[in-house]
Amino acid sequence: MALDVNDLRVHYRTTKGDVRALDGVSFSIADGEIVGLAGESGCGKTTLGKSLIRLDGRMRHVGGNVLLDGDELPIGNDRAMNKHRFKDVSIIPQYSMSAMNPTRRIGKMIADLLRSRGLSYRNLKDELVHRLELVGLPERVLDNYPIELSGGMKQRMVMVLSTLLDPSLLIADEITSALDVSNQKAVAETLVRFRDMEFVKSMIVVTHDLSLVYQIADTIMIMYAGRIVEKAPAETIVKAPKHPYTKALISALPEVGLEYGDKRLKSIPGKPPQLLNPPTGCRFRARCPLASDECAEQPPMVDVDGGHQAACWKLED
Ligand SMILES: Nc1ncnc2c1ncn2[C@@H]1O[C@H](COP(=O)(O)OP(=O)(O)OP(=O)(O)O)[C@@H](O)[C@H]1O
Repeated sequence: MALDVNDLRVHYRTTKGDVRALDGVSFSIADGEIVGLAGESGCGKTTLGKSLIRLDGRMRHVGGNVLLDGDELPIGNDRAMNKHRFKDVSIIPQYSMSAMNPTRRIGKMIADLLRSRGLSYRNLKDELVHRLELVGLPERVLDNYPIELSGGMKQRMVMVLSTLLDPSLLIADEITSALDVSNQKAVAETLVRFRDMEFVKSMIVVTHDLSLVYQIADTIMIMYAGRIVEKAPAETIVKAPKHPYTKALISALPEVGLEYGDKRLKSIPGKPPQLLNPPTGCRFRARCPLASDECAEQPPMVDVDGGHQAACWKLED
């Protein structure tokens, strides 16, 4: 198993108290598996991605653990995580394309980055050029400034860079949302190719775009209010979802290519609970058409079928 996350709890410290952004998250990812992570805004997707590589200043690891290839990642210890970042676990963060330094040539920027990690640009350059060419970027882009590249080219550049050391796990956070449809497709296909070529062993693809991730992910996980509520093969999530929340999410997709984004889900009223003081029991129950008294207790994640799990008391309804 490439990744094993057990009862992970990560909170944000605020003046009003702890925001329980990850409140008991458990899942595994197999070698070679691409997992799509979806759910409404604020459910904890970005927090989960960041927790596996770098907690920001306000994030606190309050419980649970993460095993990568059988070894525990010291996620709560920023310094100890340093040796794993980029090498074992890498991330393409949200908005990474626009985070490139506009005044530095791309090759120089990459050399700086590698140096800051104790790596030699000279030693890695041949492999870098080879991989750039694989994604349709000629060597001369290293002499360009970021502004001279299109959005799609920049995104492919960031993808090559973040996987250059063949990390075991890659987290891709909303990497297609700023691109037009043809570039989205190219970026999604590149992710699959990188997995197939074993540049990266397994992947978590955080997205608002279920229809896109459906095309590339082996498995889709659905989050709601700081917890995973359903996990299944991509086809099963889209065609035969079990959890009432997943059903609502899928039915809110009017046609392929449209994102559910921040739009209120049409088929269910209300909005997700605050994570400062989340309700007890099933977090979806205030919006759930099937809710009853038993939902006051938190439903466990149970096996529905091979590779299909869901956390709901009403799976038979
Ligand atoms: N710095 C912060 N301080 C306090 N709370 C935060 C902070 N960052 C995120 N949160 C809260 O943590 C929860 C999870 O946020 P997160 O950004 O992980 O969700 P998300 O599913 O990635 O959302 P989106 O799809 O909009 O990116 C939300 O309730 C959010 O308000």
